[in-house]
Amino acid sequence: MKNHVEARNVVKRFGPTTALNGAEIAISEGETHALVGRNGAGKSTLVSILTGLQRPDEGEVLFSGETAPALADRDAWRQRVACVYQKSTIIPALTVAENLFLNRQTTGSGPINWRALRVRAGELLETYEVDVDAQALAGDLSVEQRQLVEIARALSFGARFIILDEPTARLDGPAIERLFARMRSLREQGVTMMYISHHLDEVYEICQSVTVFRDARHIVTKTVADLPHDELVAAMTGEATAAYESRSRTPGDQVVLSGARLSLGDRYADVDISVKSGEVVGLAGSASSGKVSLAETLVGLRKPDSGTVTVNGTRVRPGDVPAAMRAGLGFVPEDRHHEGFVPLLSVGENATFPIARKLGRYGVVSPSRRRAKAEQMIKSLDIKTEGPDQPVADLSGGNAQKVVFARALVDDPTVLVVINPTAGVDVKAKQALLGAVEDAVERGAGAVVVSDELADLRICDRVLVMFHGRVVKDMPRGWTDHELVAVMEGIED
Ligand SMILES: Nc1ncnc2c1ncn2[C@@H]1O[C@H](COP(=O)(O)OP(=O)(O)OP(=O)(O)O)[C@@H](O)[C@H]1O
Repeated sequence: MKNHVEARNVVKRFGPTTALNGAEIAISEGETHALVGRNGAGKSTLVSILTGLQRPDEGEVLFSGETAPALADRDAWRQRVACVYQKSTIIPALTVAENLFLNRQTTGSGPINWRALRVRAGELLETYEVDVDAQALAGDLSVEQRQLVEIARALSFGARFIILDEPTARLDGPAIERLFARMRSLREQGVTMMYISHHLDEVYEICQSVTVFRDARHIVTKTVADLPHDELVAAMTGEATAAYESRSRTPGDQVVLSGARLSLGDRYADVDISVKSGEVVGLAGSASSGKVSLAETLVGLRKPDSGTVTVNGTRVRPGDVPAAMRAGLGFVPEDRHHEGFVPLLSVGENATFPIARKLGRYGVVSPSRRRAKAEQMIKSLDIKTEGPDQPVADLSGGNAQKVVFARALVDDPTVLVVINPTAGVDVKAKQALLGAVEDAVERGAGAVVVSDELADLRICDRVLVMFHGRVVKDMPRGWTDHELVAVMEGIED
């Protein structure tokens, strides 16, 4: 079969880091091709080169055997390739129609005809079977709807090659199934796709071939049928990796976190939750279950309409994150780009932020002590960085997530609340992060793990399942995937 897309011998350096070192990929026409690798392996860098956002230092990119357009010729690139990123490129303050026709509102010169634009947008959404109102504000769309708008926009430029960069990271189970159905139908229409994911089961479900990158290099390309799971993981990590075994423990008696009669709008109602020292409590449920809003209330990111939150014996003012942190809370938010880190600050500054108060006298942090603590976190969480002084903005997605994790753990919290803690994190790093939660709990902390990943919930002593804003079941260890999913989807109570 003909190659639709090819990258040959690509080298890309960022200062002292070589992100791609003679890397290559060849994607056949009409296939869905997975690109996998550990955090920092060079996947996103390849995406930026395949979409014409960055120029390789060496090597070349070909589309259907022809040399890629000049970097400045954006239209030519848009006709060849589009990428649906984890982080949206849609502008929230504009309508869907405006987003679809951004920079191409009119065919000639002259004023924009808004009515015509709406009609064209409506037609385009209909053509690609996207059930979204063209006049809706893009900021009001769900992650799923936003991705569909981005795919429709890409196809409307004539692109027959779409890159999906961790598209399922913020979708729940049913939304993932709908995305896969859409991908299958695109494939039937001859669209070629490159699929990046840390969920290896998805690779087997939706892709025909897979390429593995490790340490900036191409390691192997095979059909998925010829590369069993163990061998795939070994190609990614360079070694055989055993599955994570969660540890057993006996929780203490002391309650370290409690929420009583919490209610918030239409998100959740009348929820009680209590976590003991030495205990991990899971929160599971679909996207509309209210689990994330509840966790955000526990850490102070949201203010409930009623109810109380107590952290480590202190009743915390609702909606006050610093107060919760002072009481002994560490947390990993859902959206690391908004609440997780300050991109322009260094790895060290971000990771040690909660202890700024403790490290130095009179509020002044001694740089050497901060550095030592940061280096310790970099080592224990295996963060791939040049060092504590590198800005977090330069890190790969998964490594930035580890910095957020470091911040949550650095002050030995009594209570740890983590929301989708392993999002975007590679198969081996996931184990390190789950291990870090279990370590903290063994030191006496209590933890809440909110996750769409059943593997994350396996470390929990019990899982509270939420459905439409209420806790419907408290499941002790020992559940099967099938049992948990049935309760999450409201099929069984
Ligand atoms: N703008 C930049 N400045 C400095 N270093 C960078 C920059 N962009 C990427 N890097 C470095 O290049 C390497 C490859 O990063 P890349 O984002 O391509 O990894 P990835 O495979 O996409 O990882 P992840 O799975 O975590 O998303 C990393 O070490 C990263 O820190």
